[in-house]
Amino acid sequence: MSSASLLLRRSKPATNIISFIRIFSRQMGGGPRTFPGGLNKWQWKRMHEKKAKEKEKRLLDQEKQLYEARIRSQIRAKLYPKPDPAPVTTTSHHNPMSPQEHIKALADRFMKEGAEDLWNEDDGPLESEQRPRSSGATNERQRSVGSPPVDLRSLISDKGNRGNVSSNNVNSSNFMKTRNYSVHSGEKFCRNESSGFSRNLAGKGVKNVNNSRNVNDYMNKKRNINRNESCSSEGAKHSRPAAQNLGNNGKIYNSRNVSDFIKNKVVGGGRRRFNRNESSSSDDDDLEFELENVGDKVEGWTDVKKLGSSASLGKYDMKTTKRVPLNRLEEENDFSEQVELIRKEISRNKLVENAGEKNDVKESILSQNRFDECGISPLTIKALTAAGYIQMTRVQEATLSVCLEGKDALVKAKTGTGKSAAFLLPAIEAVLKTISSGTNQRVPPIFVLILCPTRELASQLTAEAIALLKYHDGIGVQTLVGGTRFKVDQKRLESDPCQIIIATPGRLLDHIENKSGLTVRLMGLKMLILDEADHLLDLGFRKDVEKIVDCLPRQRQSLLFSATVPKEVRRISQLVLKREHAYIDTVGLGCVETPDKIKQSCLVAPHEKHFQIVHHLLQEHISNVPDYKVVVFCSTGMVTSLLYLLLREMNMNVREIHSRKPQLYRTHVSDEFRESKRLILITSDVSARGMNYPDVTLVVQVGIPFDREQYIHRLGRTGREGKEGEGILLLAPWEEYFLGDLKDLPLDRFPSPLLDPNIKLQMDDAMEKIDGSVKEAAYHAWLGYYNSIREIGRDKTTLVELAHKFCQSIGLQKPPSLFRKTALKMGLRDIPGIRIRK
Ligand SMILES: Nc1ncnc2c1ncn2[C@@H]1O[C@H](COP(=O)(O)OP(=O)(O)OP(=O)(O)O)[C@@H](O)[C@H]1O
Repeated sequence: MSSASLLLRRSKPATNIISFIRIFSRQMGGGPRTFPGGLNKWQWKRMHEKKAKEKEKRLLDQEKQLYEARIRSQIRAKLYPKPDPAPVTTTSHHNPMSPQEHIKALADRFMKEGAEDLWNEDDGPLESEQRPRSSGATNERQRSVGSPPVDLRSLISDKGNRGNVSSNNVNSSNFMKTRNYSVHSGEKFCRNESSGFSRNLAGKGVKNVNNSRNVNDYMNKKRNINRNESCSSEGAKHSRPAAQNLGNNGKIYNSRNVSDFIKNKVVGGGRRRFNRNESSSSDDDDLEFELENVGDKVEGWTDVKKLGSSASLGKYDMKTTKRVPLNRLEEENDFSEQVELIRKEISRNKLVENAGEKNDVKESILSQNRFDECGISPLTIKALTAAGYIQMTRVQEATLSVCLEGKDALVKAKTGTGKSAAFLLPAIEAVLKTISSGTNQRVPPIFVLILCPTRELASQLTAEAIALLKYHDGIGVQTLVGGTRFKVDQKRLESDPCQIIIATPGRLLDHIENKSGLTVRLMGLKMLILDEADHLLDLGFRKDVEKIVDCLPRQRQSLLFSATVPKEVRRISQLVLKREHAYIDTVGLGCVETPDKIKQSCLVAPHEKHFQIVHHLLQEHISNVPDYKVVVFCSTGMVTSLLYLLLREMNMNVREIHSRKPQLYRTHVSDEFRESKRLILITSDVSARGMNYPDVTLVVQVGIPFDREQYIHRLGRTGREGKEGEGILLLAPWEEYFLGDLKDLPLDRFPSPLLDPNIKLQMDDAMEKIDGSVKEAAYHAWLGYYNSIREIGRDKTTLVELAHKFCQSIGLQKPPSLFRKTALKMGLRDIPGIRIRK
């Protein structure tokens, strides 16, 4: 039976006749025989097919242009990486499509079945391996829009301002860090094979990413591979060399992966917007135009389903989004001009930005959110308002909701950004919540325990907690720190019950081990907080902290805060945190860990000159900054004492804090320094972490800090709350290696200043007046400190030689002797120059 009669039977009677006529006439080659222009049906059809192909080719060209424009914006981003406004790892970002993604998406489109026909001379021939090209053809191709063979990296690094770009590592890490999602999805997408590709792109930096020729080559080769794969074993033979060729760009990935990737990006990931601010120029119209277009394109481009290769589907008219031809780009062969423009634009933007920053010093640490919007007790808000806290800082904004939910968290935020309030507020809420749940116990439990490394910090936190509890009657906070009488602590705990304890680990452990009743009270604990968590989990404190944690209930919330969280600390933090804790990093992976507005520099000079250089730097600073307030860090308590006495002899307005001083004295000096201006604090590392002395104008670090983290915390005593500050690191020549640990920080290096010989004489005189015992103690401390630093401690002979020079510079005729036991412990007993006490 014919199809026509079959249809007639199945169709409803009303439409039968019309359908029959249509089908019949089609089967008989019916329909109009002539078309406009006198074309017959087949000519008409061919003409439309040709038009479709041309249209498709135009689309492909535009894709390539887009790709190049995308690269330009990437260069711009690399030259001038835009700081993430709130790079909190727990939140998702809407970033522009990364070059890797774009390349993959392009490759996918180009590789779709049926797209072969779209390839032409400009794109690279299908048989490029077999057919040698004339140089003319090559030149022509180079001139073509799609593949300018320009290595942009070399262009950029050829000229000045190479900072960010020339350093591949920095670039790639910046690149990856600002686009976390791309690494993430890259993993999903690439599985085993193409992860190499994405890693390669990231790792090799600009070169691979920038050269669009690579993409063409890559796609050509990939196309060959796909073809070969779909063929027989012969195809398999061909695919191997092609795969090897691909080695430059990484490994091969197949189209299924590409589709997975697109699914991830389009269906799962949603639309990604191109952030115009990231790379746009405010006053360069041409560039702005380009990038605006790119922005639109990239945004449209994410909608791959709509704009997907119509050639492959034969549905070119399905496309709904219009593309604006990028004519201007077609005329561009040379990227160098653009790179130059971008550079100019960046310096202009920097100037504008700096001017803006100067106008509003606090802007950078504060967020848009207010405390009264975050669901904390109205009485606390009242206290916050009284203290002048209206808006949250970024770290408070990022952590408060997580902490209030009761989750464990490890939080990293720069120094002076308000971490204390970020954990004190949830602490107060935890107490309020527990009190309101009405557990009436005979012994009032401690609900919140805050541990911190130093006594001064504990007092400071207590003061801040008291301020926040101003309107909460019946909630008490107490401090347990060393240097006070144990019995006094006990009496205070009994007479003045509290729900919050702020303690240093040593003293708290004393209480726990003495079974002072505190252990029982701690059984009701709801929240444990470790301020300066990395330090508390460091070797010096870890054992004590472990013992304390063992005495606490397991059912509790734990919060760990610090400005530095080294990798090993993240691992160790599991000692305290639940497995499923939140890690909130408001600094951002790979971002500069020090506050932006601190001017950091380094001076290198022999140890013997350090004291005179410190004096010189202080004099200079005092004469430049009328309201100066300086902190000078020394490596040990006894060296601190020596420098303090020396500068006091030189009539400078100095104070000292270190562990050798009685606690009362320390507290007094700390309070005085907090309130004062025009004062210099000479201190050991007891003041390095957490201390909030407002408006410190300069921090000087004399000698190598114990580690990178200590450098960051010491430096962080200035430039707090987003204000400006200055930090100078003074190193001896052999200590220079330490700068390697700080290479990602913006440190300028300056030559040692010219020193006044008259001042040298004055300082020698002053040094003579200082008691010999102080100098001897300083020598011992100096030796002990540097012996503990791995890099010099291993080379005992050199260490002793250096110590000898230090000894002479502080006016000691010969090095003081060591106890045999001490010398043995330090591994110095048989080292020439070491004198053993009889
Ligand atoms: N929301 C806020 N609004 C205004 N100022 C604030 C706010 N939160 C904190 N501050 C102020 O910011 C300063 C620094 O706060 P804090 O001492 O808590 O910093 P930190 O991040 O703990 O620093 P460090 O890493 O050195 O311990 C303090 O003077 C504090 O009063």
